[in-house]
Amino acid sequence: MTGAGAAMRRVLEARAGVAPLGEAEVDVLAELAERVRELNEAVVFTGVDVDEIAAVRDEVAALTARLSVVRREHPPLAEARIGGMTRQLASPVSGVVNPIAPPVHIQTLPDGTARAEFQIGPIYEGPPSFVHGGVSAMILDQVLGMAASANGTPGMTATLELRYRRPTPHGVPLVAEGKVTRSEGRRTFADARILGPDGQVTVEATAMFVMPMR
Ligand SMILES: CCCCCCCCCCCCCC(=O)SCCNC(=O)CCNC(=O)[C@H](O)C(C)(C)COP(=O)(O)OP(=O)(O)OC[C@H]1O[C@@H](n2cnc3c(N)ncnc32)[C@H](O)[C@@H]1OP(=O)(O)O
Repeated sequence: MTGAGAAMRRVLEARAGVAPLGEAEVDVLAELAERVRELNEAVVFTGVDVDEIAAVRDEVAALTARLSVVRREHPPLAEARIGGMTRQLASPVSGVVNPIAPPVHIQTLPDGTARAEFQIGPIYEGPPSFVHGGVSAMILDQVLGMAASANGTPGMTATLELRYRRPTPHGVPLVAEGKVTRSEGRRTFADARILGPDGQVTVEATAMFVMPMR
């Protein structure tokens, strides 16, 4: 089987000739994604009657058909911002044009820390009133991966270890932050955590990233 490195290189080559989205297109797609996030929550929480649900179902199907008239082969890319890392528009964690992303806006600070201030909606609930543990893991993986990239040593997540110290509440301001601790050859190690509104750590994570060769 071909390794991850070769597979990613093939996709990157195929995308090389594709023009990145302009700012106006990114902005309008991001607004559409935000409306769809609101729709997602409305679907989960709606209390309207069955006939109204069926009518909305048909309208949504018609809107999906309109968007699908022209379909890109790969998720869109944005023009790189000056001084910033390439934005992952379609990331399921931080992608502004991806409606399944919360989204978590992750910034990289001059000292190499990847940091996000964010809020998670109730549709990401696991235990009643708390964030699903897999969602916390997803956010921490992304923060750790961004820290590895900011360090100049990006890679694939090879290991991800989590400690759930206390439940993470949803619907309140949270912080996620991570930083590289060391790098050896193709391997990069990083630590991250999620902090609740009281500043207490709710989840801790340690990861190893490997830059694939094959
Ligand atoms: C890459 C670019 C990414 C850009 C990111 C933008 C930011 C976005 C952030 C996104 C964040 C989300 C990111 C995601 O979602 S990444 C998606 C989730 N992760 C994966 O799918 C990874 C799947 N695994 C692989 O592709 C390969 O196994 C990798 C690439 C990991 C290594 O396969 P490769 O054939 O290339 O390497 P190697 O086998 O020669 O090993 C090399 C060295 O590493 C050591 N080793 C390997 N694995 C393990 C392990 N599990 N525990 C301990 N050690 C391990 C190994 O002993 C050796 O060490 P040494 O003997 O040399 O001392």
